[in-house]
Amino acid sequence: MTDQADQLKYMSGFGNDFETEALPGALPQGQNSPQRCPYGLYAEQLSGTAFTAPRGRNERSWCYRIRPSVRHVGRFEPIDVPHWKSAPHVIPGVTSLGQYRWNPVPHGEGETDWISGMRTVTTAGDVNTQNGMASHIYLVTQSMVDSYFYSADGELLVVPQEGALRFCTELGVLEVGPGEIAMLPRGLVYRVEVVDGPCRGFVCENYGQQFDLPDRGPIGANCLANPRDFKTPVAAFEDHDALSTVTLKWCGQFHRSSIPHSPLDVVAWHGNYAPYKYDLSTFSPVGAILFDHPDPSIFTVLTARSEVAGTANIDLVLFRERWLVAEHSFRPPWYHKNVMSELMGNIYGEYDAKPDGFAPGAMSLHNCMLPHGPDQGAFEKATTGELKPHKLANTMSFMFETRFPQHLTEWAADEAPMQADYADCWNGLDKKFDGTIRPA
Ligand SMILES: O=C(O)Cc1cc(O)ccc1O
Ligand SMILES: [Fe+2]
Repeated sequence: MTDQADQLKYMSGFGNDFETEALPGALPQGQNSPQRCPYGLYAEQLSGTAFTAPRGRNERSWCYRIRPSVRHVGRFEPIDVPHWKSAPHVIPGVTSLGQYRWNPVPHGEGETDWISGMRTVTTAGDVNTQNGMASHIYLVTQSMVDSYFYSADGELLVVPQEGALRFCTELGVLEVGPGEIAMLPRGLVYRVEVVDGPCRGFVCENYGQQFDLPDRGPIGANCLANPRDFKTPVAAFEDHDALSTVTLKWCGQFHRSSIPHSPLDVVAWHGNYAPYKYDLSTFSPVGAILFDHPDPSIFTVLTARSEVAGTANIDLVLFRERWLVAEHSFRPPWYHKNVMSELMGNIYGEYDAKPDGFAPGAMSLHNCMLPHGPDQGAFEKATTGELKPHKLANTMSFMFETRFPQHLTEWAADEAPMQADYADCWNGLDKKFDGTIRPA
């Protein structure tokens, strides 16, 4: 077993070809598949892309483990995980056409873990064609004990909002709390423990190509999310015999099997397909330094590309602390309709376009081509205030901006604390037009 103290160590860099070993000499050098591996380990490849994906996009890792993964799954039996939905999930009677906002979801009565505490809010695309996504809220009060999970359906981008979680994965251990994100690759087995509960946050389940760093274009080689701030755990393993369950999410269905040991038995690994975390406070925003309000794409932390250039399956966009300095400009987001669909969540503080009603833990959905923008209060303030340099302090919201429309689940429509009067926030934006007055 890896010592607790040795576990929480990270290697730096986005998409690097890492190598790490929890026991000296456990990682074969110079080849992937020696006739016999050190310590009697088994060699196994975990492929995150097709074998022949172009070199720059190819992701795989080689694991040296106590048992091969075929021994970490038994006979799978279907189970019901009622609140975790997958696309396509378009429900007659549930309309997704509208602007929606939800108050922070409270914890329920009973205990919930990573699997039972997942509440799907929206789904988009199709899990079977590996296109699209789902957004979820997690409400976790309980650690998984001798219980493990993996998803064949996509990577999970985790955005904690309250409480801290530990992800004990095949490739090492990550701890994340509010202000950080974690990425759990498709196919990676892990157990989720509560470090500081109760825990609540947002998840983007990406059915498509992996999240990647966006190109920076004319911004050049620095700023936005810098590769070195992404942290991947060092190898850590468990040699632990106990009756355990492995839950698998596969094409939207859940199955469970029992095994007599921990599957987290990778003693050494190398490769570029691995979990990582990122501290959002290291995101260096670039913005308008003279006039006007640029597109929110300048705040893209990660992008999950589609086959259409510039049209991401999902962008993760971050609205964090920054200075507003634009002269003679309407500084908040403009009013708009977007072919992409925008699911937002508030991690902490106040979002400038919605000073009221969008509390930390709240989320909103502005679906494909549905108009939205600053509420009336934000409009009045922005059009009458003095345009001095102004620091937007204590603010961190994010957006999962998706190519496909997002459909509400029954839970999001009927059970979650939806604000029935959300669209009223624009009510006061009355006609100001006076055909007799020309502006100066
Ligand atoms: O709708 C929103 O609040 C998100 C958003 C922010 C912004 O600065 C520009 C466009 C946009 O969709
Ligand atoms: Fe928007």
